[in-house]
Amino acid sequence: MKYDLIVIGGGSGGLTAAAGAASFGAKVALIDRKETFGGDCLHYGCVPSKALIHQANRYYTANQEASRQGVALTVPFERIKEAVQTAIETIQHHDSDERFQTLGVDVFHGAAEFTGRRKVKVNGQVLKGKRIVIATGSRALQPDIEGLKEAGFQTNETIFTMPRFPKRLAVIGGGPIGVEMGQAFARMGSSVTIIDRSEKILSREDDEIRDFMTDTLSKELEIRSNTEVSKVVLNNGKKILYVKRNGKEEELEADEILLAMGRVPNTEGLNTDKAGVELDEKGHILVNGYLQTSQKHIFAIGDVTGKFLFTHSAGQEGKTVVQNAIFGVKSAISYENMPWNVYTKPEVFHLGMTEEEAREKHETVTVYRKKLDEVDRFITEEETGVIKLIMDKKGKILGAHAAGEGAGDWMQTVVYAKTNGQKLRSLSGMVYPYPNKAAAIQAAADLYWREKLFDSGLKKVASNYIKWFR
Ligand SMILES: Cc1cc2nc3c(=O)[nH]c(=O)nc-3n(C[C@H](O)[C@H](O)[C@H](O)COP(=O)(O)OP(=O)(O)OC[C@H]3O[C@@H](n4cnc5c(N)ncnc54)[C@H](O)[C@@H]3O)c2cc1C
Ligand SMILES: NC(=O)c1ccc[n+]([C@@H]2O[C@H](COP(=O)([O-])OP(=O)(O)OC[C@H]3O[C@@H](n4cnc5c(N)ncnc54)[C@H](O)[C@@H]3O)[C@@H](O)[C@H]2O)c1
Repeated sequence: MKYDLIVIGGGSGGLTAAAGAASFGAKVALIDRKETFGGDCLHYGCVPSKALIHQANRYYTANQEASRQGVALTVPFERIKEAVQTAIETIQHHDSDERFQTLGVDVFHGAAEFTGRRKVKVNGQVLKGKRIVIATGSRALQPDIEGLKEAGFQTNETIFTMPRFPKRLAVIGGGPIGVEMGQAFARMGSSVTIIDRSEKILSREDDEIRDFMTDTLSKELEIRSNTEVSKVVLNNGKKILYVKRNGKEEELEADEILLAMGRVPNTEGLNTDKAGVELDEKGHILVNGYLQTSQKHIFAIGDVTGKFLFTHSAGQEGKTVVQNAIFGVKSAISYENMPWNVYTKPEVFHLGMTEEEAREKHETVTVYRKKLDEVDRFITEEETGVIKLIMDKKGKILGAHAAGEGAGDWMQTVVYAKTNGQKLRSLSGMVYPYPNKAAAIQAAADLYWREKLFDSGLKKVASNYIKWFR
């Protein structure tokens, strides 16, 4: 069979590319080695994790109220897991084979491998593609730690269906997966320890945001930074982790271990060498700004490139590839306005440069920050947090960061402003319905305005005018 486009991998990136190309009339083949489409995000990532976080927060609130009344609750782990699966099944309809077949896409379920520059084999059948997209995603890094395999561990592929609720959970890795899952299990009643070899968790976040989150999370779970696991021993069903912290050996007992130490790209078995596609030393597919691999007709998107490991970036890359592969235009991807959220309580929002990155790249950087417990709605809801807006000397937004309840939603306004080249004053100048949470943006942006006013001659003119008017 001959295709205009063969898409390998039916996750966030591949589905966007396949649906987009088919909607423009291209003949598309979509291949996934799993029985259902949706990839990690739907089955083992965003969807189950956000559903679990929601259930954990519901239980946490109910449990806090119950303990105030002197009642002890037991976590309904089976019910929580069912709710997680229901969320997956509900969203699965959107990613069903039927939906793609209706769009005119030929659907294949089986592991794909290259047999030539334009040839892909699946289930013994060889498909020919004018253009090919590799969107095979990533999986959890499983390190070579002595005794770990024998002791057993969970990854994002097993934790949402794990049979027993762990009273004590050791999470190795304090990135987004580690903190989101760590806090969710802590809120369901597990005693959670996050172990990270780095000095600080959430290493991609702005320092102030990270410090705020570290303090906040430390109230609910234990964080051991500068710590590495050297050995795991299984003892009477318990997992003993031998950890090294600042050169000192310590022991940590847990019922379960979650690996959240980063990802490895799914390039094994693809036979990329037969297509002449180059990989980096970690197995990521190398791409240029147009998302072309070392073979101009083969593109790669999503986690497999190791760039921005998010569903929305895989989707954005999928859209870019449709333009480049189907219309033959040369549209370059830009990550300058790519935001992300970490869905802890409170949430973390990240856009553009951190303060440290901005100071490295720009001579003059101004930062406007506001503590959220100085913003009315956060006061009424007894919440804390911080917002930071970072700009260059001309008022261009370089970065925006927040840690606060719902920040992932109410900070979206800043994404709009930055994407459209709006300056900070545009965020100050619009009306915010009182007392919404987004007013935190105005409160921070107003600082810029006030500074401008005080620095300018306007204040002197105004006070002379007022004196004269009196
Ligand atoms: C626990 C967790 C929580 C997350 N939460 C969020 C979040 O809240 N927001 C967010 O934006 N991102 C989140 N992510 C990241 C997000 O899931 C990924 O960035 C996204 O799924 C990447 O999409 P992708 O298309 O590159 O890969 P995937 O969605 O993983 O799809 C790859 C597909 O390729 C298939 N495949 C692999 N090899 C082959 C082969 N040889 N032949 C055929 N098919 C193959 C796989 O079966 C899979 O279906 C989370 C990830 C995890 C693990
Ligand atoms: N809300 C979201 O958008 C969301 C949620 C979850 C995951 N994700 C995506 O998934 C990706 C993977 O997440 P992740 O948390 O697994 O990876 P990560 O790379 O973000 O974090 C891994 C952490 O593990 C630590 N680590 C690595 N090796 C270690 C070792 N040997 N011992 C102790 N600690 C070690 C690192 O220092 C780091 O802090 C993220 O980059 C993110 O893009 C996104």
